[in-house]
Amino acid sequence: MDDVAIRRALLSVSDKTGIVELASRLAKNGVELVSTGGTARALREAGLDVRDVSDVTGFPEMMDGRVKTLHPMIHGGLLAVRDDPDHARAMDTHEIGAIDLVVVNLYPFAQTVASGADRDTVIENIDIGGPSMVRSAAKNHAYVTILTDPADYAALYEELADHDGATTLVFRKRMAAKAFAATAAYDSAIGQWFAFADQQERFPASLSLAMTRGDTLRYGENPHQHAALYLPAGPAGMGVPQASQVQGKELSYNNLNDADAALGLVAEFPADRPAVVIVKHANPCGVAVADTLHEAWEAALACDSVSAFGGIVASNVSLDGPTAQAITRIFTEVVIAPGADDAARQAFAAKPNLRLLLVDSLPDPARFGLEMKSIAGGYLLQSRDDGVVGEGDLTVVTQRQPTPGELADALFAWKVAKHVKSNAIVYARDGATAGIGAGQMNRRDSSRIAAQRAAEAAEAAGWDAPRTHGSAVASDAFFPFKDGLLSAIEAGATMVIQPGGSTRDDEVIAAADEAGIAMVFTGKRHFRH
Ligand SMILES: NC(=O)c1ncn([C@@H]2O[C@H](COP(=O)(O)O)[C@@H](O)[C@H]2O)c1NC=O
Repeated sequence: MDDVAIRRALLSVSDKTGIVELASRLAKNGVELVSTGGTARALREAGLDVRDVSDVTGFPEMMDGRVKTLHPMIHGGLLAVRDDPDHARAMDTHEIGAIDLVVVNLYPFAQTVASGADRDTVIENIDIGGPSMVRSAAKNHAYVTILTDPADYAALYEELADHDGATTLVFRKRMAAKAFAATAAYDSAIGQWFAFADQQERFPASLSLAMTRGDTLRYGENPHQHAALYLPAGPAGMGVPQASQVQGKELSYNNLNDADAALGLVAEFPADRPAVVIVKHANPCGVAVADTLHEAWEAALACDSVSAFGGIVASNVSLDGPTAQAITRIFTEVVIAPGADDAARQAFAAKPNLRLLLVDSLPDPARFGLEMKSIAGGYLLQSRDDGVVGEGDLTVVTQRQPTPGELADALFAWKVAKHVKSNAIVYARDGATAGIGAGQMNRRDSSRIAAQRAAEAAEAAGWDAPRTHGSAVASDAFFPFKDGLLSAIEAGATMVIQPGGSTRDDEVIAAADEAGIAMVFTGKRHFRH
């Protein structure tokens, strides 16, 4: 018989949601209530009869609440193996009463950190007595029921109703598993805060991540893969998981990944000029800035309207009606932006499957953060690629100086190249990408593919020449040979931006000089895998 009747309960909660109802129901079932200071006060105010923990322990709660329940009268009552004669004798000798149910939720450590509280306040919000009780009760789930989440109170009511005021071992096991996961996440958040925020360690000797499950996704990258979204237990910042979904189908694993890529790139463009990014398979296939958002959309789409089909669209400003109308003319999976006016919402509503996501703000491209990737047998961690290159960081290495227009296009192309999988080649002209070559195993192929796409776009649009003519071209890493540069020159580029640093830089610079183009080195590369 695995059922244990609930006769005595200890309630000690920071989040007092639902605690009065829970205690009232228990009291009605004849359960004795024991409670700590603030919780006991709340229950008494609701007219319930409660025994103070200090009455059970014979010690006052002391040291600003640091010591309340840390006592053998409590932990003996939680940990005793009731069928063990020695344990039973110890309980008799010391007059320790069994505790059948523990309801605890912990000091709000993560919320305190997120609020920007000072160090002393953060430290004071490390709960010690609570996790100790949670662990004691969860370890002894053969006899004790532990609840750590107000969302489980309803399940307890059902359990007690179905089992005549008792809980089953199955229920206690389930709640114990949840309890240990809760204390592990809690301690992990504390460990992370000590390592990263307090000690400013880049890579602590040991690292455990506290995450809570968000959505369980239909499948992963492919239908035979399982997937779920997890969120950091502590402060998360702004990103796709924090966006609100206004309409559309459930987000898939690939939608989330692609929307993250689109949002990360569009956030590189200051909101004083509208920008649009179209992403396919985590690579941009069209990016533009313009005087109006609608113009930016048209220019981004013109880069590669074939690839844009089924794409993810991000903008750096609130969506308006004309832009939304234009976006809905092609099949679009997701649109993400920092807002949408009524006309835009109305336009999107005509495409009910289209997922419209709104963020409160764009992520800061220069924010600190770690990226993690799993490899067989381990994990790779690195700081985010927060490198931002401005005009002052550039060295002109050719005889010819770039014109202001070329320079602006080069810096634009460089921003885009940072978000294109390597080897990345990006042609840009007049604030819009003209051709993008992504993810090739050599730079020359990326260059050729980008030029070929630009030629196809020109043909589709009926232009006289591809927009690579007179463009600036960005290469995410140096040209190891001059062939990559030559194919860019052949495509019509008049300006090159690249990190430099190849042993053959001299050859590459000579080829640029020979063609009469301008070239700048950034001194920084942007591999992306
Ligand atoms: N010190 C202790 O012995 C102790 N025992 C329980 N707590 C916590 O005190 C909180 C409830 O306090 P109150 O009932 O006073 O509002 C709970 O979050 C519980 O986890 C404690 N606080 C911190 O460690």
